[in-house]
Amino acid sequence: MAVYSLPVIDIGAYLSSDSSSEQRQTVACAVDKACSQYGTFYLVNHEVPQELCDKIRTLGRSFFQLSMEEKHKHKVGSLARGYWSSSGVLQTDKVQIETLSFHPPVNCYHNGLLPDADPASPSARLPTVPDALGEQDSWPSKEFRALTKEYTDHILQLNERVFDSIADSLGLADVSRNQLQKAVAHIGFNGYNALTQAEIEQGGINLAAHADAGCLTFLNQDSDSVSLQIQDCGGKWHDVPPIPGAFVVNVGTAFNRLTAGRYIDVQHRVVHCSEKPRISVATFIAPPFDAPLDPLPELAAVGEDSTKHTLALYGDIHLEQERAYINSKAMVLSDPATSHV
Ligand SMILES: O=C(O)CCC(=O)C(=O)O
Ligand SMILES: [Fe+2]
Repeated sequence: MAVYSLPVIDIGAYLSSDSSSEQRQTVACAVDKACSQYGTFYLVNHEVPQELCDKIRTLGRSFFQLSMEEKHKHKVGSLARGYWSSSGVLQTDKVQIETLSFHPPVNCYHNGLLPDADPASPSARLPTVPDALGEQDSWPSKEFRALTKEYTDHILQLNERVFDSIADSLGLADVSRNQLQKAVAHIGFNGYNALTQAEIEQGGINLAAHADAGCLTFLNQDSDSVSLQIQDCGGKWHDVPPIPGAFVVNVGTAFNRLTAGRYIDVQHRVVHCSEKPRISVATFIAPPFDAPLDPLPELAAVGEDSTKHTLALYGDIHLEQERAYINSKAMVLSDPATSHV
């Protein structure tokens, strides 16, 4: 079977002020090619301190090691933030995935609610801080919050440069560049308990197949198990083995729409079969909730027909994907993890 090797992009030359324009252009082309051919790539030499990347996973690990009672104190009514856990399709209480998510104060729709939504429905709540129904991020401690902010600030800075490189390679005008750079970050800590082979054969999966909603996701994963999988254009699943120190960067649906289909919003999932639990920290870079997702004018003429999409604003897509994620049992059954190559 052919080895599926994802691009490994060294962004060092793009970040350094000593590089020539040819060196920067080489990086920019590599990013554009990876987003349009795979929808995912490894990013190395990114200048986010390794110690911080390790510490943020340790922080997540220590939270998930708390008692259920303690963790449940951070449950929030909103779909999009707080603590959440799922035992999927298995007929046991074993938690397959648990997440703790935080959102920035994004000014989104008027009064923080989806237009025309029933305000009593949790899915109507958008992650403003606090939103119209008074939901706030629930931080485990001041230290947790401070470290998360330090880490997210680094990722935002790095993302700005990745977006610059994409704008260079796509030849974007200033208006489009500025539109892209208005993106905001939210962060999710994921904890995975290992599944047995028998559980996987029964349809068990830690995180069901999905595409992320935003533009780019920077994924910082434990390096001692091979658990993340991505789907290629032919529908086959492939392992994404961790490269120590590298981020896995995934393209999300907002980028697919903004580039008129040029960038692939990659389907991915997690099947964790190992000795010990796994932690990943995903930083999602996405447009503000009320941003329209019409293709950037530079790509509209050459890309797919955007009128086929019914959801127009980023917030609509975000909430739709959150709902699918929460209801992922159905997706698991229709897409067994045992089919991967
Ligand atoms: O844990 C991983 O490797 C993937 C996490 C993920 O896909 C997500 O949080 O959206
Ligand atoms: Fe994801």
